[in-house]
Amino acid sequence: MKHARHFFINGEWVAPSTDTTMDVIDPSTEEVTETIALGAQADTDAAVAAAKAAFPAWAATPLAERVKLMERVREIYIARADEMADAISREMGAPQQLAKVNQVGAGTWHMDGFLEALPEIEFEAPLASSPSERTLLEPIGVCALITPWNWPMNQIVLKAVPALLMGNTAVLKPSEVAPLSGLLFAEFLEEAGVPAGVFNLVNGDGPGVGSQLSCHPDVDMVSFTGSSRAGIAISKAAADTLKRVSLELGGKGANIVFADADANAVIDGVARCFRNTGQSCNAPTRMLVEASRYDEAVAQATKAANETEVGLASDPGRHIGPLVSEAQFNKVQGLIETGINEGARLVAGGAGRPDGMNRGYFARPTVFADVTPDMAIYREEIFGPVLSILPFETEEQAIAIANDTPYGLTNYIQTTDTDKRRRVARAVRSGMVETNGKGFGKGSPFGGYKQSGNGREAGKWGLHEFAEVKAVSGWDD
Ligand SMILES: NC(=O)c1ccc[n+]([C@@H]2O[C@H](COP(=O)([O-])OP(=O)(O)OC[C@H]3O[C@@H](n4cnc5c(N)ncnc54)[C@H](O)[C@@H]3O)[C@@H](O)[C@H]2O)c1
Repeated sequence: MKHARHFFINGEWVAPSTDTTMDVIDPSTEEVTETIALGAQADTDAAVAAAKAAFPAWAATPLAERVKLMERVREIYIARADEMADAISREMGAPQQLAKVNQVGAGTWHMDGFLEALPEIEFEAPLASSPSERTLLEPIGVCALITPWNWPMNQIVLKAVPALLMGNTAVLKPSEVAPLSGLLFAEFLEEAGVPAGVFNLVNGDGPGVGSQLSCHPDVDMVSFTGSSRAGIAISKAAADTLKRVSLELGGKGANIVFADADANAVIDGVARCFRNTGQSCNAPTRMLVEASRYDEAVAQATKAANETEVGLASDPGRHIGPLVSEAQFNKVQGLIETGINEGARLVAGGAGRPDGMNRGYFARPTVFADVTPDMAIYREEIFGPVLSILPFETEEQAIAIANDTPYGLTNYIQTTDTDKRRRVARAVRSGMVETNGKGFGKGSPFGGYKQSGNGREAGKWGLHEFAEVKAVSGWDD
């Protein structure tokens, strides 16, 4: 990759201030696929200074021009989609088809969602109770965008596009584990003609560039997606400068399968849990099944897991790929072993690699039955292809189990009873509730309750996230 060892600052690809580097490992092969530069304080400062200097002119740029820039970015993104899919596949192990259709596709989907939602945004509106007053939406300033490795382009687009559309300037720090897609995205912005300083990229790790951005006095907002651990560290680092902090964090979603659910509900739930090798914040990792259907569900999930194919990211097909890194592999293995030691009933998969695989961070699609609330696999976000199943007797009990977690990102409900579906959807404490396998529409708000975060991304909600609200009295007087 042309600019792997550079940062994009003030409209140019620049050399880092130190010679610290980090290898990007292809998780299918465990081989180095690229080497990137890691930034230091001087690089962070340069990027923030460029974003700060560019802010007044960009904030004053007519919306139509900012939209035009994003439309150009979208065209380039589509024209270079194969390159992007290849980068994502190499950096985090998404198999080709998943990388192209879902990972890259999520970026286009969200760009469209923002562009289509823009007419709904009232940049200037009278107040109903005082019509001569105006409520103005204005950009916040310099936004630090800190993103994870699991859906890299999804996350970057959800932040960079609304930030710039609303007139902010930005410094992106992609995950150091999967930085190639972010570098490519910066190339797209450069090719589209982004004005110098409006969008900047510095690679680096969390304790380095990540925390430097979080406490930087000239950063006005941090938009973060990643673990709850890092979300807490960022909130603390940001506290002294009282900057805005928008958080999209982990999850431990429940998938409530009532006895009257569609025949495919369990099999679909397993596939949903294992999607992206289980590395999704909104994965339905706890399947709660009504007692009368429990034994059948465990048998169906066992079969589905045993039939789930695992393979190289470079292979075509709908198989699942490796976990992202050695650290993630070890974490998942450890939690599988803990599940066994704590007495959960292992019905599929288990520790170690799938048969016939002796390298790559591949895990076995794993299902535990009879999981109980005291177990680590019930409580912790595993971020691997590991499903926990447990029975419930009543609707109230199912709701209580679903809510028995510090997280509140996505819950899932499977029932053909409309009243029950609506009742339970209201009762579960999460930012999103997916029912009967129906996906969300373009621009639907994405975000969590409780320790899953405080932000909402995508569509009009995602645009509002990057705006200040100003009240002006006597506007018409
Ligand atoms: N809610 C959502 O929208 C959403 C979406 C995707 C992923 N996630 C979560 O992301 C996590 C997986 O991603 P990850 O392992 O990359 O998460 P992570 O928290 O380890 O890293 C995410 C980003 O934060 C940076 N970072 C780490 N420590 C930091 C610190 N102290 N200060 C500043 N920055 C820091 C990292 O360098 C990286 O860029 C999971 O918990 C998953 O649930 C949430």
